[in-house]
Amino acid sequence: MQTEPKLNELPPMLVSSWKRSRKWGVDPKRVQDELLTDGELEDRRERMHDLFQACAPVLETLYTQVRHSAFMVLVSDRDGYIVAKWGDPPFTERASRVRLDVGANWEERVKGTNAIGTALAESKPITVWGNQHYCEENRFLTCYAAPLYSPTGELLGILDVSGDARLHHPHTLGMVITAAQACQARLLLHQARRELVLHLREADAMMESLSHPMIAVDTEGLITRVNQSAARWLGHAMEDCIGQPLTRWFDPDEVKALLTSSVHDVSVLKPIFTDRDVSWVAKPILDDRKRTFRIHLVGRIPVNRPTVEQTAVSNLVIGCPKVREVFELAIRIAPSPLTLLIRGETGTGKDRLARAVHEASGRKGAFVAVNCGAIPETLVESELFGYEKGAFTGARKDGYKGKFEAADGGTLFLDEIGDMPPASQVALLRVLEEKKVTRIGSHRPIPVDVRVIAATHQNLEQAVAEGRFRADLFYRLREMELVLPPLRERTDLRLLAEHFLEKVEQELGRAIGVSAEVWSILEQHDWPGNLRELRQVIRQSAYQACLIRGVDWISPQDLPPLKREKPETGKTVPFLSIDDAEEQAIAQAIQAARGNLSEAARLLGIGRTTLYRKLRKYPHLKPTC
Ligand SMILES: Nc1ncnc2c1ncn2[C@@H]1O[C@H](COP(=O)(O)OP(=O)(O)OP(=O)(O)O)[C@@H](O)[C@H]1O
Repeated sequence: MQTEPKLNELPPMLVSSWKRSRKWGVDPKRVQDELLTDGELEDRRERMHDLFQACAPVLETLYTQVRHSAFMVLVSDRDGYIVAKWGDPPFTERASRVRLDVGANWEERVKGTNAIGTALAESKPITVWGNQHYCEENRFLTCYAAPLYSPTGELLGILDVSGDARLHHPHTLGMVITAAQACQARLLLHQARRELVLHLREADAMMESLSHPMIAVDTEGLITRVNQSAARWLGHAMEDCIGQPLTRWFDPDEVKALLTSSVHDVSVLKPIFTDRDVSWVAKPILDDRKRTFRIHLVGRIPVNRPTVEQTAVSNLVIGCPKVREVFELAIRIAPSPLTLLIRGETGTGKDRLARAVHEASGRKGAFVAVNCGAIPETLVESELFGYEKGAFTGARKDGYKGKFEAADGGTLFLDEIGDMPPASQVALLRVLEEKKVTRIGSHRPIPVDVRVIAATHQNLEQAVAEGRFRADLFYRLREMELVLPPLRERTDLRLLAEHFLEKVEQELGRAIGVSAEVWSILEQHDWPGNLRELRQVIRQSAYQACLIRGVDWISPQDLPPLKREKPETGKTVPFLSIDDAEEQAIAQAIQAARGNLSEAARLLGIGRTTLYRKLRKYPHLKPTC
């Protein structure tokens, strides 16, 4: 045991400390230790979690320098409680006997002069060696301590190296001070990183709160971030958009010019297809050396934007790879003069695809759509080719310019081509071959430059085999064939449903949620009416939830009865032929709509013309008026 030093032999900082220890009434011969319970220790450690996380490498390095020696590394909190230690027996065992261990308090008021307590009291680095310790039992120690500060200068605790007094070396304090400074630097880095993450989260939240679509790209033109609205516009899930080249959606020449430009100004980018109505404004984001490091694109939706139905290809959801392939092919061949045949079940988007092709074709003339199934057989030719005045009884006085002439320089979309009467098929083939129309009642052929796109949901090969459709016309129309998959085969049902929901939200002026149960019901349904049926179901449910139940959340009870569920496997379902089921559904809809066929078609989720066509199969269902 070392003898007590005379006060005038101590360094001045320790003189003050000894005086304070006396004032505290610390008994140098019998220490009254203050120990934490396990729970309290855990709480105090938790409060210093950031420090341990950020400074672990520094503390480990410090420990490797004293490993297997009669020294140990300790960290106390700012109240003097030791919360962590790194050391090896037998020295740690000896240290434990004087409570130089986790959970013990080493403030001066408990332990008298000691490195941890005095460094805390003075807020300065300090060495306390041998008999400089106030309490006798601690005089076998030599301790070097330095305060640990946060990046903003707040005292967090003490870093201490303690060892056997016989191995004292004055340079050890320098090592501890350096380690404490390294800890502060690492804390600064840690905090900056965390702030960056929070900043990014905040930026994400801000991007999300924008109703405008927003895309960020790097200097290679690859997408780095999108918000939900942009993901919908791009037709992919958000995570699938990341890393995609911008040139998939925007004019490659314009994108290249944007990326290579040294003028850091805003510019406007043109999308290749989809929503031409949204103008995309690109703004470079510069780094501290004024070089472009990101480009932000914001889609501006005009205030007086026409509705979805009015614009040609606005707001298409193309999140399914199969559908995207079809659209990509369609856009590639759009400028060619090839005649297209679009096939797909009713409501799969054939009309929308035809309009997209027209938009991308660069043809200056109009897009004219004709539903061949909706025109009475006797009027098909006059509708398509026009007639001269007085050509037949009931004809208009001034004659009539047919759809071919109306589409001159543009595109003629012949929907439901399978319903075209055989006589008209011959006339159509002639016009396609000769590129001239002759109005009924005239002998003067008029040259027309029309791109024809035909569409059908029918099996035309079978119609050809049965003699209902001319083989030569079939092949003439099918110079290029595009097949749209039915909704049940699409992988973007959810995106489509959200898209339709957004439209209803705009109508109702409120945000509407959808329960997980509803999503699973929608995903299970077979969707015979395809996109049109899905849109109808979403609309009806949203109105039911908001206006009838007064809630902003669609639950299963808001769903209208769905027409045909996928049968559960293993269960027997009562057998009903498809025709019987169709007939039954039409009869029910007409009854529910009290004979109003437009309303009945709406209930069925099919177009009015599709209903008229189906009624030809079931003439007894036609309402009499
Ligand atoms: N990709 C899409 N994204 C969003 N809505 C779509 C998409 N494709 C189609 N729709 C919508 O689905 C509905 C049906 O589409 P469309 O009329 O083009 O189908 P169709 O196959 O031509 O139908 P029909 O066979 O009855 O003539 C329309 O309301 C259309 O706006």
